[in-house]
Formats: sequence, structure tokens, C-alpha cells
Amino acid sequence: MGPGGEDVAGKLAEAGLEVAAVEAGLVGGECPYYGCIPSKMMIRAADVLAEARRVPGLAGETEVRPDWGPVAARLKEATDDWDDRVAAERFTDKGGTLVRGFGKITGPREVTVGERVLRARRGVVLNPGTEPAIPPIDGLEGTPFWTNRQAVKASEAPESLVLIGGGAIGVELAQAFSRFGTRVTVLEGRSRLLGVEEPEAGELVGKVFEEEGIDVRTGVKITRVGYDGRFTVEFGDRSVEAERLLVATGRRTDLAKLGVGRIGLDESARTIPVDERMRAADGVWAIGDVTGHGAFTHISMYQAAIAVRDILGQDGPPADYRALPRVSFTDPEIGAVGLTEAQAVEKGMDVRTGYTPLSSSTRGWIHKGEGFVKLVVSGDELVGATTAGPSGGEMMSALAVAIHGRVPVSSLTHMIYAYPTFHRAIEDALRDIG
Ligand SMILES: Cc1cc2nc3c(=O)[nH]c(=O)nc-3n(C[C@H](O)[C@H](O)[C@H](O)COP(=O)(O)OP(=O)(O)OC[C@H]3O[C@@H](n4cnc5c(N)ncnc54)[C@H](O)[C@@H]3O)c2cc1C
Ligand SMILES: NC(=O)c1ccc[n+]([C@@H]2O[C@H](COP(=O)([O-])OP(=O)(O)OC[C@H]3O[C@@H](n4cnc5c(N)ncnc54)[C@H](O)[C@@H]3O)[C@@H](O)[C@H]2O)c1
Repeated sequence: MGPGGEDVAGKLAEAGLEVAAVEAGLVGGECPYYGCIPSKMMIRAADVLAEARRVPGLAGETEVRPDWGPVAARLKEATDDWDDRVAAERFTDKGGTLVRGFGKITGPREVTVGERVLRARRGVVLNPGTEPAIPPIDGLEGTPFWTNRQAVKASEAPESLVLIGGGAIGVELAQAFSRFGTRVTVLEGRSRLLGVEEPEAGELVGKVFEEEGIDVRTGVKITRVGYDGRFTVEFGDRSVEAERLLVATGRRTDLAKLGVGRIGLDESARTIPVDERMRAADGVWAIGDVTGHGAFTHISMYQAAIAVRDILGQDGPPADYRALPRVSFTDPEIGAVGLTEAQAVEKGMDVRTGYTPLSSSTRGWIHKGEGFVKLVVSGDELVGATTAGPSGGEMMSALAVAIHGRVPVSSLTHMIYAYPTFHRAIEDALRDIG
């Protein structure tokens, strides 16, 4: 019952099907309780602090004294103190049956929860999501390290924090805590932050982090973690010490524990492959992080809608991930859609790119905002874009529409872009296409 599962279960119950939903944790999954919503609330508060600190030089003087108290209180309220009663009732009020516990597939169209065996006529929808993947670092196991699940329950911002992993979770939480006064170190194994996105994105975030006092170490190989009331993380001949350690090194799903072997799927795989209708096997649909099409709530919900249509025998377009959007909610915010330049090259496309720094646009200059627009083009088709800046995620939406609707690049070039918006920089990036 992640975001997609909750949607599928509710919609099918509303359509009159007899639906049993199995949930081992909280109805709604990671996003509302430990992921998107709490992290974005932390980021919203941290961004307010950053804006206040920008007053000098623009509008006068400020004195900023961060207090985590309102953040912790807001998170408690937003998650109902990590209680899913409202979400559970939303489903049962639609006529669904909620079964609490861990579900295991025990046969075709059969799921067992403890002693209870559920047999479906129509089929089973799998939406097990992911949990934090913990790397096998010497000394880490058994220490009171945080993952995102503990970080969002912090009652105060720690004095110091080491983050292992500079991906999506790592960068968002690093900046949020740092802006509340936490001394933050990010240790990333790859050569840059946000390694799956365009290199320019990770480089920009790394530069801004350094300027804000976040210690970023990339290309590190962590050899040991020690804990004696404080954490020591060793990498090569260096080490860093902190009050808290947050591990954000990716996600995993235990498919063997879920019992997918009973329906002919590979239990040692990292994902459950699905077709364009979310079918994973006869009478089995899978949606969300586990399908490997992007660990995002909007993917879970998008796939949910397709699965519902397929189960109810309704028409509708098959899954299409060409215009897959994603946003890293750092400041500057990194919006991205479709392919990166490297991914397009890897696919054998004849790639051209266009790039412009946001500072050369009127709005970027007025705002004193850092960022850029990068476009990835193949022929006359836009296949990918990255928009970094104060509203990078919102800027990206225009390009997501262009990719989704296959708007030719030649047509985008002759469009009117409102002056002076951030998104007007898209026009400059289009002109730069080689
Ligand atoms: C810190 C953080 C920030 C994030 N921020 C964003 C963001 O800003 N935007 C965005 O789009 N995405 C974000 N994500 C990702 C997003 O949370 C997930 O992609 C989203 O929750 C969709 O996941 P899902 O549908 O696969 O299932 P999940 O949300 O992972 O839920 C799966 C549910 O299934 C339950 N479950 C698993 N196995 C079983 C079983 N066998 N029996 C019974 N129950 C079981 C689990 O308890 C869980 O409740 C973030 C994630 C994290 C960790
Ligand atoms: N804004 C958003 O939409 C948002 C925010 C947070 C998370 N998410 C989703 O959740 C997923 C999980 O986030 P994540 O940050 O855990 O995973 P990630 O895959 O984005 O990043 C993990 C990082 O940890 C690094 N790493 C792995 N092992 C390491 C080690 N031993 N030492 C040092 N570095 C190591 C990897 O190189 C990688 O850069 C994301 O992929 C994303 O899909 C989305």
C-alpha cells in the first residue's frame, strides 16, 4: 500500500471489486511518512532560512536564529505522529478490507499474511516499494545510524552529521540540516553528487554546498565506521567524526521474502519486470519503485492508473517513460526530464546539446540565482532536459510537455517565452544547440 497501491486498492474497491489490501507498515508507504512529504517540509523550512540570510545585499539586515522545533512539530502533525488511521479508513470506507501484516506470495493468486490465506479470483497487485539499502561497511551494523526513516523523526538538528551517499536523499537532507546549523559532511563514492543526472547538475550542487559550508568528499571508499557515542567514518587514510550518521546509499526490495519465486519470477533480481500494462505474470501486476522505472511517487501513481485500467478492462495508453520527470529539491533546484546526454549517447542517438547559464538570463541576473538550462536533442526531437535554478522543477515542466507531446525543436525555437521569467532561458539554450 505505497502511494500507487493505495490508489489501485481504492479505485478497484470503488469500482465494486472485492479488494483486500495487505500492509506491513503504514498505509500510503514511504512518501507521506518518511519520504517526499516530510523531507520537503524540512526543505521548505531550510529554504526560508536561506532566503532570510539573503536579505543583506538585497533588502536590509536580518538576524536568523534557526529552530528545529517548528519543523519537528509540523512533521508530527503532517504524519499524524506516524499514524495511518486516516488513510486506512479512507480505504475501508470504500469497501476494502485492510489486512495488517507482511504478505507473502504462496501460490498463483494467493497471498498469505501470518495464518490468513487470501485467494483472489482476478489477481494480485504488487506494490512493496523499497527500503533503505545498507552497504556492508565494516563496523556499521549495530551502530545507531540513521536512514531517512529516523532523520525525519529528529527532534532537533544534530550538531554534526555525516551522510553516506550523495544521491537524491543525501543532497536534499544534507542541505536541509546544514541550513539549520548542523555541520554536515557528505561522503559520495562516485566522482560527483547526483551521479545519475547531468554532470553540470552535480557540479553546481557541489559548488553551492561548498559555499554554504557543507564538506563534500566525492570518489571516496569508506573502509570503516566506528561508534563510541559519536560516529567516526574512515575513508582511505582520512576520517570524519560526527554526532549522527545518515546512510542514504540507495534502496532495495527483498523479492525472496515477498515470495515472487512462487509465480515464476526471479527472487534474486533487484526489480520486478513489467510490460507496458504493468503485468508481471499471469494475474500479477506490479507498480512503484519495485518495477525499476524510477523510484518516484509520480511513477507509482502513473503506473497505478495504468494497472487499474488494465484490471478493469478499460482502454488507455500504455506506459511511456520518455518524458519521465524528476526534481531534486535542493537550492538551486534541479529539474530533469527524459534522457541525460550520456544516456542518449548510450542509446546510439545522434546527440546535440544546448546550454545556457541562468545568470545570463534577465531573471537569473535580477534574482542573483544560480542555475542553467541544458537541452539534449536528437534530430528535431528534444529527448532530455535539465533545468537548474530557483524554480528548476517548475521550469522543467515546460520541457516535459515538449517531450511528452513530441513538439519539434524547430517549433520550440519559434515560441514566445514570457519576459523576464526563468523559463525564458530555454530560448537561449535552444539557440545554443550545435
Ligand atoms: C527521503 C525520501 C524522499 C523522497 N522524496 C521524493 C520526492 O520528493 N518525490 C518523489 O516523487 N519521490 C520521492 N521519494 C520516493 C518515494 O517515496 C517513492 O518512490 C514512493 O513512496 C513510491 O513507492 P512505492 O509505491 O513503490 O511504495 P512505498 O512507498 O515504498 O510503499 C510500499 C509499502 O509496502 C509495504 N510492504 C512492502 N512489502 C510488503 C509485504 N510483503 N507485505 C505487506 N506490506 C508490504 C511497506 O510497508 C510500504 O508501506 C522519496 C523517498 C525518500 C526515501
Ligand atoms: N526529490 C525526489 O524525487 C527524491 C528525493 C529523495 C529520494 N528519491 C528517490 O529515492 C531513491 C533513493 O535515494 P538515495 O539517495 O538513497 O539513492 P540514490 O541511488 O539516488 O543515491 C545513492 C548514492 O549513494 C552512493 N553510494 C552508494 N554506496 C555508497 C558507499 N558505500 N559509499 C559512498 N557512497 C555510496 C551512490 O553512488 C549514490 O550516489 C532515489 O533514487 C530517488 O528515486 C527521490
